[in-house]
Amino acid sequence: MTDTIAPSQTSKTETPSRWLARGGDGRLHAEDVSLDRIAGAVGTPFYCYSAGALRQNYVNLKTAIAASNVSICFAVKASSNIHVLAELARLGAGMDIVSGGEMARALAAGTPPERIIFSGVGKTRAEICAALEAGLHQLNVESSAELEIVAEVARETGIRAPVALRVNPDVDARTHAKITTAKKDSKFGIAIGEVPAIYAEASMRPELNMVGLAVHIGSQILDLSPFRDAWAALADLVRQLRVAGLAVERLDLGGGLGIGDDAQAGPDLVEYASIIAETVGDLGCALNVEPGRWLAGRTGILVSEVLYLKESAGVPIAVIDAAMNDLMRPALYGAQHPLLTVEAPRLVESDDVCRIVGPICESSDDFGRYHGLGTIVAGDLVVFDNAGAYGAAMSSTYNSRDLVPEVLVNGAQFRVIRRRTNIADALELEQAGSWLAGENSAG
Ligand SMILES: Cc1ncc(COP(=O)(O)O)c(C=O)c1O
Ligand SMILES: N[C@@H](CCCC[NH3+])C(=O)O
Repeated sequence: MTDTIAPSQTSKTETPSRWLARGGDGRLHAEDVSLDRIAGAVGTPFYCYSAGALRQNYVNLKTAIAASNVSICFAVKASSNIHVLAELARLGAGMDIVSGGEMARALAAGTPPERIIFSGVGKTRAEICAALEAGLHQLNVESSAELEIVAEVARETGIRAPVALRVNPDVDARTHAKITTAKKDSKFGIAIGEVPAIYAEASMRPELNMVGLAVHIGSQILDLSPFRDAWAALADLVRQLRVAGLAVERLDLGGGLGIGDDAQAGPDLVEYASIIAETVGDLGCALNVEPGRWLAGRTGILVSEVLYLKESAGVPIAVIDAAMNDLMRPALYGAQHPLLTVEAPRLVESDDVCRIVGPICESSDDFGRYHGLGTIVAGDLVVFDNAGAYGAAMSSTYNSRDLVPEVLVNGAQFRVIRRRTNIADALELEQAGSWLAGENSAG
């Protein structure tokens, strides 16, 4: 069963409705819950997500691409909490997974296996076996070597494997180099010129059910023209395979749709939908996309408390209690997330600037320089916006720090969907092993 929500009347340059707003007291609220209330309940730092905004995004995207009958598989890597996944699964979303762990999460969230696609360049034999036994919709295979293992596992288990080949179309997604995935030298996919021979050979094998092709060119894509290039190349490939008498029933168009913020417009969903229709809409294939960031990014924030104020080379610095282990994107990609104060900004000066840094012993534990924050004092709460994708999902316990709580807000209620870990949990895990002999010298 799926829930029903009407698409929102937002502009065609789509961004989620702002669920983060100031209440009558001037302080920030998430939907109808004050962030002070959540901070009081779970402590800082914490991630906070809006269930309403997530659901609305799903419906808006689904509606925008309805004409080409495109199904949506959420990229679990972007935000893998099972309660977040369950919100989407209830609306009818499928899931795009890249590990056995993500498969467990998608299934635990109630996603039917026939709506789950297994992507990823390095699936293990055990993961392939588990995917076939669970009856997943499709495995996106990225090399001839992987195809051999899929065929072997399919023979061993007696389960015919539904396979799409991930194509590398040699298209520059014009995004950050570290999240570009379809240039010629990328580790992902099979070079487009090699696909026809591999697809033809695989189609002869009874243990493989060759269902189609997949492509994913990168992430945080705002200029949509690389999608057109990649999908047009995919469409040419479909026609070529069909001329050779091969069946191509499904096309997985990948994720990658970027998000804007107040400073930068988000992508135009109408244009996105029309590129799909123009490039692959008339092939008669079942189509799906795999968005992660677009669905979840603007539906989450990271809230942190200012611990100390100091100064370095004349620039004020606020040391906060969140760090690069909680939100890796600034350290990893130089990303800067918009920052808000929970308190309405006090005494904003035209030249005010403040560096925001975390407590970790790395110079890269630095969230960047911010202007216009106004006077900040120790004890203030600050909010990193657009942290709903690749935030908590990429966090670690570096410096033996806790994994921070995740909280889901729904209207006037909130729910803790992951508790804070603590050092006792970590110590328990580390005490599990005993010494084993290093040689096979038993007897
Ligand atoms: C195969 C695949 N699909 C989907 C995604 C989701 O990407 P995004 O969050 O940019 O939509 C990724 C990550 O880039 C991916 O590797
Ligand atoms: N982790 C990246 C996106 C990579 C997407 C995974 N293929 C980010 O935070 O922007």
